Amino acid sequence: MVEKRTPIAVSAAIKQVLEHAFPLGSENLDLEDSYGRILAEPIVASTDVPPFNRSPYDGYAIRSADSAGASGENRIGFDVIDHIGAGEVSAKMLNAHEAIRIMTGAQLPDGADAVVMFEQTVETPDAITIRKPFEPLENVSLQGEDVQKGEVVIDSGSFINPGTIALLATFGYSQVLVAKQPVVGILSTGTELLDVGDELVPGKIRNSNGPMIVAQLKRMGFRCKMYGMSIDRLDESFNVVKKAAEETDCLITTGGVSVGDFDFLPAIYKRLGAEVLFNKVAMRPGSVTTVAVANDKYLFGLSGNPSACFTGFELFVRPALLKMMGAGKLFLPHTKAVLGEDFTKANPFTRFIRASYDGETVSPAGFNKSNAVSSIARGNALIVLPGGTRGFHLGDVVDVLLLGAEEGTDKWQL
Ligand SMILES: Nc1nc2c(c(=O)[nH]1)N[C@H]1C(S)=C(S)[C@@H](COP(=O)(O)OP(=O)(O)OC[C@H]3O[C@@H](n4cnc5c(N)ncnc54)[C@H](O)[C@@H]3O)O[C@H]1N2
Ligand code: MOO
Ligand SMILES: [Mg+2]
Repeated sequence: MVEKRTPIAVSAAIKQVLEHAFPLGSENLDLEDSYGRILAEPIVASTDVPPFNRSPYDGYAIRSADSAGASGENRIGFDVIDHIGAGEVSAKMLNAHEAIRIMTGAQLPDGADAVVMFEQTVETPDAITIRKPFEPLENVSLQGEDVQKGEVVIDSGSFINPGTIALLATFGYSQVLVAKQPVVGILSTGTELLDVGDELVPGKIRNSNGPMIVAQLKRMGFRCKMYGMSIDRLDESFNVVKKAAEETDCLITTGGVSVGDFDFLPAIYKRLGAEVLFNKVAMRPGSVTTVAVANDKYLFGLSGNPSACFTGFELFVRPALLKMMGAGKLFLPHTKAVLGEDFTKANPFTRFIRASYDGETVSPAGFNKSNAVSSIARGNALIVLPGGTRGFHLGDVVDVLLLGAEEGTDKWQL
């Protein structure tokens, strides 16, 4: 008799997966290798930024008091006593009605408290005149105006983006403490599977899930260990899964998780003594997605159907791997958009539709069954329709999850 499985809600399934994330520890990396990693320490400003008062313009540093009363009818003159560019510090001190020719980024000379842009002056070889009064600190970029020494500028668990790199460089981090990345293994199960380079023969198909997951991991900045393909025979599959599970922090298998005669993953989990967190989720595609843990390792049993496999990765594997690294933003970015066409099918479970989103409108990306490959390629988002609904129409506002973003969001909002 076929096994009866009890579906759990998507949000409950995600919660359970995350509760079993095993922390991986941290490692030091050279700054130039740290893009895309997760910070394992908070970044505290070691200096003010900028570290000194400086000129934001090419012009003349003056004492603002000397400019009082300047106007078109009463131009005020300054002797130019020095000339500095960024990186140079003038040894001179400004006295009354003296100016120093100064370039953008140069430290303000002693005595100066304002900068006059070239465009605001009339220049003669050794002097200038101006036609308006300047306030104290006018046109001055102040020490610490961007960041103050001691401030926590980036939290531990943040994604290191190009801006983070700039900030780390600013504070002199030639090395940075980042979370270790999980070792992720991929095994595609199915007697029907051929390698990408193989000729098609009757009854067989090429393995598309394996290469797809490699790319999904790559998009997150991970490499993986490939365990290739295994045919649907219990002993053989068990041996590969056991070995792979020992060698990785997280093993992703595809196929073999449903109730078919050759779906051996349930039996393999049992033989491994793994704790199965769930084997049915109230979602489509991907209802058969199974997640188990054994010896502090994840075993993700993704569906063999390509769209279900893809969705299972994005919904469950992605946040789990991020959580293992202590990341703060675990979830796909969420937005709302206007449905670009009718979608009248009933949704007994929460439905995730591969879709293309243009910033305003979202439309299903073609053939949208669980076994579809084409709509994965054409989509850049997932439309999410709640379970127990039907009859969505062009113009309805729907939930959308965005795929491929560098960084996600910290709340699961659906
Ligand atoms: N009696 C029932 N049958 C099925 C149920 C059910 O509840 N009762 N669930 C269906 C649903 S929903 C899904 S999804 C699939 C899941 O099947 P499995 O995860 O066990 O995967 P397989 O049986 O191994 O394969 C399913 C399908 O996917 C193709 N496949 C597998 N691996 C790959 C790969 N690496 N690349 C490309 N395509 C792959 C495979 O050839 C099959 O067509 O079960 C339903 N059945
Ligand atoms: O798990 Mo299946 O993908 O729901 O269609
Ligand atoms: Mg099956």
